[in-house]
Amino acid sequence: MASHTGRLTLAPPTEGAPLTTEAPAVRVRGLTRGFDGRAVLRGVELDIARGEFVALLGRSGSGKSTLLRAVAGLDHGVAGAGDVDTPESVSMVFQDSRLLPWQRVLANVILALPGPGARERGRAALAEVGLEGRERAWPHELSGGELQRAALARSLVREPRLLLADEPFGALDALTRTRMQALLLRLTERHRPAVLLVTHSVDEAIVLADRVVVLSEGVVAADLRVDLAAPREVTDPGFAALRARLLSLLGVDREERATGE
Ligand SMILES: Nc1ncnc2c1ncn2[C@@H]1O[C@H](COP(=O)(O)OP(=O)(O)OP(=O)(O)O)[C@@H](O)[C@H]1O
Repeated sequence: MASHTGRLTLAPPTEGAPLTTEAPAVRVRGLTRGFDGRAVLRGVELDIARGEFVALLGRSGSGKSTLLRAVAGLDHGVAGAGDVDTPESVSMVFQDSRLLPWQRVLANVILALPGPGARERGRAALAEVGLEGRERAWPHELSGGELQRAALARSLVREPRLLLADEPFGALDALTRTRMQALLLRLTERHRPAVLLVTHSVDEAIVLADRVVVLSEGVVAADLRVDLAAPREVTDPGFAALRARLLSLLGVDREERATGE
């Protein structure tokens, strides 16, 4: 495990913690972060088991990206304390693909994959995300959905133990987003990384995650296991009940729901 701020002793399981005695892939303890003297995270506690998919919800500005960056170890210089343990191999995907515009798609996918066999693995990863035949395309020749497919291929080609995703489908149209969710589900079921996905969409969280964590007032305010059979349908009464509970935890009232906020 990589430890950003020191080793930890095993703590007793917290509510909603993974149902396993195996050491978790991610362990966050007492995490605080703040900007300009204002606390954003005030003692976040979070475990993610190996291969577990956790979605992170919270109102805008609640600190979801701040938490994700802290888990990624990408927040040097930000004031705070606490302990974060993660696996050594971590990949991250963002709302934009972050492909290098001057490299072809295949070269982008294998950028962080040195050694013999990289091109073959890159080709296989592109085929897995449905981009067979687009290896020599330039990023500007791909659609928004295709760019995110390439970003997923690039993040999974290294077989990371942890995938961090910050609103990866936030800029896509509804139909493309639904298809990308199905793709992400297939990919994570096959490769089994632990996943921490930041999303604004309650439905996306319920469709994809094993657990949904709600961040509020700088702490984990709720940690709910999603016990719904696959494929998860929005028409399922269990789905609707969980959605209502999460919306209420997020403080979204009936009027806002009616207007689609
Ligand atoms: N680099 C920074 N400098 C100053 N303030 C910051 C910085 N990064 C984040 N913040 C502040 O910290 C708070 C949490 O931001 P963060 O981006 O983590 O929230 P979020 O839950 O991801 O929001 P959103 O859902 O709108 O993306 C916000 O008030 C934001 O303005």
